[in-house]
Amino acid sequence: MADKIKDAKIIFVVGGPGSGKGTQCEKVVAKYGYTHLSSGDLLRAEVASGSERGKTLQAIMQKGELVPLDTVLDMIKDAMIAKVDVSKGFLIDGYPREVKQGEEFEKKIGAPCLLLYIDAKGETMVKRLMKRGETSGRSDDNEETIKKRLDLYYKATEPVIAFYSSRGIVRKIDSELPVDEVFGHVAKAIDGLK
Ligand SMILES: Nc1ncnc2c1ncn2[C@H]1C[C@H](O)[C@@H](COP(=O)(O)OP(=O)(O)O)O1
Ligand SMILES: [Mg+2]
Repeated sequence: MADKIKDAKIIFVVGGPGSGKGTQCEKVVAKYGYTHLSSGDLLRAEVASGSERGKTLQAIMQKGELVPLDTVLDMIKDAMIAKVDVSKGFLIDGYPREVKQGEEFEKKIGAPCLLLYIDAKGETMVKRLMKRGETSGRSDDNEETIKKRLDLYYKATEPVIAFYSSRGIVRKIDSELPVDEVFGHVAKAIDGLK
């Protein structure tokens, strides 16, 4: 099973909160049949289940902080194992959030063949998240938590991009453009994979 996952195409989708990761991943799923795993969605599902673990997670996410590394990684791995026979590849959305998470992922699961860096300006991300917050029901889509999430993104996650750039697998995508144009660039990056 572990070998099968190693042979699957793994794409990291990295970008700030509200940059458009989820939006682009949905379109990749529709066009390429990849499996989309959003670490945030997996964690929110755990919260919604009402489990003890979910309650602890909820408190951390509400503060805009990162949940323990092993928790997220186990959830991603379980979700990948469940899909490995029917999936052409995996979009790992919102992970790694810090360099250490990337290193652990590679130890326990496998190496990414591509990192899509979904790039938007800070002010754009705030605007999109405030708008999303009107309907998302996400308790972290409020002004105070958004600011903390952005700070953490710049501090912890941007180094992830530098880390993988040195391997030559980063494709920077301008996410200020309209959704379909952004997707044009995403598709080009995926078509370039062997
Ligand atoms: N290129 C784009 N132009 C305009 N709005 C966009 C956009 N990409 C995403 N959005 C909107 C959709 C959502 O309401 C909000 C956040 O997008 P998202 O895909 O949920 O971001 P993320 O998953 O990176 O947090 O911004
Ligand atoms: Mg998302």
